[in-house]
Amino acid sequence: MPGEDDHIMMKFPVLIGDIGGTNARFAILVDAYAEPKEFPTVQTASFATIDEAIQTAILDKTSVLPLSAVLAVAGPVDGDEIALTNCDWVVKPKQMFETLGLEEVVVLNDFEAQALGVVALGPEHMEQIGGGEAEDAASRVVLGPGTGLGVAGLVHARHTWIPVPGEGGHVDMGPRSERDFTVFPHIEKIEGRISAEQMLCGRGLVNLYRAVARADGKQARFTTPAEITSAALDRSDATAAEALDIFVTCLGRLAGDLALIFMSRGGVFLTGGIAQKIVPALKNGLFRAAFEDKAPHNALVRSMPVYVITHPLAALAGLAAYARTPGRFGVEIEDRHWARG
Ligand SMILES: Nc1ncnc2c1ncn2[C@@H]1O[C@H](COP(=O)(O)OP(=O)(O)OP(=O)(O)O)[C@@H](O)[C@H]1O
Repeated sequence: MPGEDDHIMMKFPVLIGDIGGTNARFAILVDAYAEPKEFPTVQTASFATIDEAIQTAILDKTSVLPLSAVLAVAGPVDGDEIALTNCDWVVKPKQMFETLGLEEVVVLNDFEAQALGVVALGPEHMEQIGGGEAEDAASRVVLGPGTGLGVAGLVHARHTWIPVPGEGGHVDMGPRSERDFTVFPHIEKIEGRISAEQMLCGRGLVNLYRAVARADGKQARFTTPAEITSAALDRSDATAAEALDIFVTCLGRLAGDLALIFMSRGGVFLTGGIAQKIVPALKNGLFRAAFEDKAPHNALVRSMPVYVITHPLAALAGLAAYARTPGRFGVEIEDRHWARG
């Protein structure tokens, strides 16, 4: 079998963890067949270190002692100390052998885990936005607005699914419509440019809302993404409603770009904390119109389906699938796998 030597079998019980900028979600797989034992979501800001969070919120709450861990983190996995992008935690696998009694640790990228989740979850955990039909073994793309904006491709080759993590959330975003040209100058930039993540994440939605208010000379009353989506969805505030309309339009444009780049005839999957909270807005037509507006390839993009992942723990489902049968996935773990010597 190609690549058979590249993957390991994890020692059960396996602790799996999806560590985002705001939320960390954990579960324990007692063996390869049992349902994961889940634990309440942990706020990263509530614990100084990840070891402390795992000890207090997981290990102190169960008699099961995990022997290995597969952790997905928001940030590049590089070296023995992995700093997270949007929070203060640093993952130190070697230290975890001592502090948590683990014997092996694998660290993946959080969007790689979301991509694995897309393979692991069935249609009952997805809601389609617009038309199109998925081809079974064709490439897929995953994008998720949450604390940040994550992007990953998913390629099917040599009988395995290969996640392709990247930094696609940091591509440039430009104005397109007449209204964009009046709103975009008010969007807060990062070193002079508007990256997609300046608009398409929790902080980005607030940024966008403030920009719409400023463009119209209005007061911005809301300060959190949840306030803005709530006022937008019940149409109680016109500025919030327009901000969310621009949000879904720009998300559609980016999703269409990524669909072209990956030729994702297997579908585009929206994940992350925000997409499942704004499904009615994603269905109002603007997202799909922007997604399909890709001349000269409108017909091609029109044939590609888009799904919102509605499972609240999609990345964990992906990690569970990986921990159970690593050989199903082409995940290269060299330099990302630590075993107690
Ligand atoms: N109802 C809502 N509407 C819009 N945004 C929301 C809502 N509730 C929470 N958010 C925002 O969602 C973001 C958290 O998303 P998510 O749950 O995916 O976190 P995360 O996994 O820590 O993120 P990431 O993986 O991107 O680091 C925060 O920016 C939060 O403000």
